[in-house]
Amino acid sequence: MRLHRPLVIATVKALQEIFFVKNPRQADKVIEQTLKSNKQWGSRDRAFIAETTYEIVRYWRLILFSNNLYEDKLKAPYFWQIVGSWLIIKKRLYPNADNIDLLPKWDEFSHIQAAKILDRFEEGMLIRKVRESVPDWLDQLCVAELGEEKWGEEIMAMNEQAPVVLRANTLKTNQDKLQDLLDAIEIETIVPEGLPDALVLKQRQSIFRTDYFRQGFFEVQDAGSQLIAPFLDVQPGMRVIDACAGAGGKSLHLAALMENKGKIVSMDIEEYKLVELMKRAKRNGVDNIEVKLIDPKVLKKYEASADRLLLDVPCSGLGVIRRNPDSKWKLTPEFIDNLKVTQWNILTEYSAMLKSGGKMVFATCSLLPSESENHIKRFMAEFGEQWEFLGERRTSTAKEGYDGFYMACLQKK
Ligand SMILES: C[S@@+](CC[C@H](N)C(=O)[O-])C[C@H]1O[C@@H](n2cnc3c(N)ncnc32)[C@H](O)[C@@H]1O
Repeated sequence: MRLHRPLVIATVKALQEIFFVKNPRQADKVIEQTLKSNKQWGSRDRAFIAETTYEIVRYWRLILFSNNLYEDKLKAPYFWQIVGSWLIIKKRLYPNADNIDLLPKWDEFSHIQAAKILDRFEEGMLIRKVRESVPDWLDQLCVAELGEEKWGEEIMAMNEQAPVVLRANTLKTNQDKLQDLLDAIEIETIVPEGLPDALVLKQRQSIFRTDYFRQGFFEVQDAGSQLIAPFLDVQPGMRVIDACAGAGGKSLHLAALMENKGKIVSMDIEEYKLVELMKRAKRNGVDNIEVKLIDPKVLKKYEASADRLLLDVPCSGLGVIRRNPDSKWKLTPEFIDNLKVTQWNILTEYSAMLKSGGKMVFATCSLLPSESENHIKRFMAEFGEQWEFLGERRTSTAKEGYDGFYMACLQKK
């Protein structure tokens, strides 16, 4: 593969916006904006920029270590060295990838000494937190909660690129039919085991521009995430509350499982997410969703009203760092501690919206028991007289290839 200068310039700029500017931005937002403002690039060029930027975010610590660079001493021109050295390291780390043949002799790459970088890289590969590129505090926290072995396996798996998984919208099509429709437009997919609506893309490609996406035949949703709505055991005609609905990934799945019958009240504290949810509902042909911005009055109004309640609570996202690798660098221990308080408050306060006999699912996309299992154990210890614990499930990136989700189902007596 040959390296094209405009693509490296765009990658350097994107990385500076993620790591270097005064108000750094999220990697996915930066990449989206970079690609949007350069519509002339073809699909290979776009893939190069997106993949290279994500890879560097993913292996940030390993790359800095290999270059003897320190985050607090970075200067803007070093980002060229970072990109160039990554392309050298990548050849060692992923020899079968479509790698560059040789770094071009550009001035900006003139400080790069490949042999030195690779020696230091080999040293870094012996230290987990450098090899897997995680900050010290996060490595310590995850070892303390999961143990060395489990954490080592999960973080290694989460440094691989995530597959693109679709969920067939059963209000408009099904897994088999969608596979045939996509096949006919040269989008090849695989049917994963045990997921009745999921299809996995064989090759990464843009699917948002297809007519099938525009017509709501599918949504993009990780396989682990597709297990959560069925865990709530909904039936057509029920009254369901999705209390942390966001832009509605799980509300839409619930609506499909309920065959568009009954009522789903999708709540959140962020109005713009609910606006996006309604747009997606329209595309999906869903008309049993109503959105509600949360305030104390809403909680009172819906007290003891729901047959089913989904609490897909805000969390660290440590189970989905494969998709959002920059959260490794943006999360802080204080932020996670605050989230745990919010999660506990949501669990204890919002559960009042469930009817007696109703079922509730508490879900996170975190690997940490302190954001997941421990809340449920504490909840059952404090309120167990009014609740029955029906079961829980955890998905593993290392073992199943799914994102790391946790879900527990409880029934109100
Ligand atoms: C994990 S995300 C939800 C993802 C969504 N269910 C989906 O499937 O696309 C958690 C959501 O909780 C919302 N949130 C944060 N604090 C909240 C609170 N106190 N009450 C309700 N929702 C809250 C966030 O705005 C965010 O949209």
